[in-house]
Amino acid sequence: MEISLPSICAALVSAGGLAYACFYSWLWDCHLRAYPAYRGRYPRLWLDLATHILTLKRLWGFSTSFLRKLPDFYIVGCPKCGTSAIYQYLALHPRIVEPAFKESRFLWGFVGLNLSALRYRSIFPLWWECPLGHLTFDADCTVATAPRLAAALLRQLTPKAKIVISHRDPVEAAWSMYKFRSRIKGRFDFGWTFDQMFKMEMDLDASPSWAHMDTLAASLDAGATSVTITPQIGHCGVNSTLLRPQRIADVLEAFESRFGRDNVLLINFADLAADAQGTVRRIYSFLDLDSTVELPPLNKVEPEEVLDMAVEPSANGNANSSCPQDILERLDMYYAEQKHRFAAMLSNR
Ligand SMILES: Nc1ncnc2c1ncn2[C@@H]1O[C@H](COP(=O)(O)OS(=O)(=O)O)[C@@H](OP(=O)(O)O)[C@H]1O
Repeated sequence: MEISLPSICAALVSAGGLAYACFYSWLWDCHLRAYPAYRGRYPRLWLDLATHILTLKRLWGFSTSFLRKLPDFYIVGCPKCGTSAIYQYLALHPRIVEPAFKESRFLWGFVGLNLSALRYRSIFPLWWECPLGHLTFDADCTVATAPRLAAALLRQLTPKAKIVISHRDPVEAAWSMYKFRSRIKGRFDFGWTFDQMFKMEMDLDASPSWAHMDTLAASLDAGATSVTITPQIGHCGVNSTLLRPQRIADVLEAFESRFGRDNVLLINFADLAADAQGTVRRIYSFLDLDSTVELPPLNKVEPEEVLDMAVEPSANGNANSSCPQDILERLDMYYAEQKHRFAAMLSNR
């Protein structure tokens, strides 16, 4: 066969196309492992331009991973405690460089089941985009679902990192999560009742994956530099966002014990709501950044604005409805021990 310029170009284009197709299949398979309910549901995803843009962004991140930074700090929770707002407000600082996505979902296998530093880097800025004196971060509050595994992994990857935890009454936050999750368009649990969601999480609670996560946390604490998770862990993690991530005492304990009390900042959601500017400046100071930078008015930020998802305002009753008494009592019971322990931890701080 004659080797000519056009045949070399054709071979390169075919090889590139094949590599892209393999990466595309692998990447979306990673997501589907955590959300098996979606498998086969969108057969025409190939025709969606936004999906290809996202895939190319991920591919670029992967191929340049070795040139990227790991986070300097993390917002590890709790969901529904203003984490999207904190993410946006912090990114206003000239010395903070935001990551490619608000929530990496790294812990749940969205960048593959092998949780190694090189894979994690793919989401963060290139070193020249985040030079010395600048900070980058991950704001994946879903990690609060498995705080011991998350804290052990993040400490292994970035032992000097700082941790920001926003908290709110867990009952209020869980009800907020229910209203949000049941209104996300295209989600398998769209329109579900609270009972349906509560039951699914109770069933997931019985999974042996939680004990497996603790084993992985122990191996990271003992010095492992990377661990392999199972698809079941990803499935448990991303689908248990109603109840588990509001176990605030567990979250605080897991991170404080591994990063040290001085490296963990607790933000009360009520303070954020009352004085967003003051709260953000407090976080800047905690991160050793200039806290006097000029800031625009800090308005409320809804998660759908940051997470690029569509919610149905009227699905499942009014989005602003208050929690019915029977659900309130169930949630109160579920969180009683956590609330008690957290109050004791706060009084010792
Ligand atoms: N500045 C300010 N002041 C007061 N409240 C605010 C602010 N910014 C965001 N929010 C409220 O935070 C709730 C969403 O929290 P998260 O962004 O953590 O949600 S998510 O976990 O990322 O889905 C959500 O509240 P609820 O809808 O009551 O749950 C947002 O309205």
